[in-house]
Amino acid sequence: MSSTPYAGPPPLIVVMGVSGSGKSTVGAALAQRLGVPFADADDFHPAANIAKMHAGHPLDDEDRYPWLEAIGEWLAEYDAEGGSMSCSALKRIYRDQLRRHAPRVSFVHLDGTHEVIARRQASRPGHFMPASLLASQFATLEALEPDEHGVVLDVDQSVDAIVQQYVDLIADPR
Ligand SMILES: Nc1ncnc2c1ncn2[C@@H]1O[C@H](COP(=O)(O)OP(=O)(O)OP(=O)(O)O)[C@@H](O)[C@H]1O
Ligand SMILES: O=C(O)[C@H](O)[C@@H](O)[C@H](O)[C@H](O)CO
Repeated sequence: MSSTPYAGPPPLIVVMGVSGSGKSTVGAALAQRLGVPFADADDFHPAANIAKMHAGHPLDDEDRYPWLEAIGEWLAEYDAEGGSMSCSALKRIYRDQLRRHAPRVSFVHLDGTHEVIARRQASRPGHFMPASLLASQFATLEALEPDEHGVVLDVDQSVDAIVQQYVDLIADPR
């Protein structure tokens, strides 16, 4: 199992989805399996964004714009080397913004029901994101469109199974 599980250039992925869908957990696990660097978009938020969410207010497009620019710059920096970034990327325009920096980026949407994700959020007390914002995350979410490069994976399975499903998909893209 020492060889890389892909042919061609190292994958450059954004693991996307609503808060609590497992982006940080799966993004890091995928980075390890693919042998590429990992970064968490939560670490790119200006302090004002964190404070706003912590106070129970959803971010708007204006709040997200500079944050997405910073994430796009990271993707551009790791374009050749490959990388795994966990970032909500909820709207098509946000993904378009990231693609302007790194056109080959591929999205891995961690998809799940409100029920499953709310349960997971409830079991990680102390996170800055209040569970009350989950409804707004779902309301903002726009699914990947057919012309967008990416895959959708069901979160209601183990992290290992999600990683394996992704590796199988890139080995045998349909
Ligand atoms: N496939 C899984 N099975 C069981 N638990 C999981 C799975 N994926 C993630 N978790 C757990 O669910 C919780 C949320 O995961 P995580 O923090 O990775 O989500 P996130 O999408 O990065 O959230 P946020 O965007 O709010 O930071 C964590 O407690 C994590 O350990
Ligand atoms: O676009 C957004 O609203 C943000 O990315 C949020 O989703 C949080 O940063 C993150 O997911 C932490 O819970």
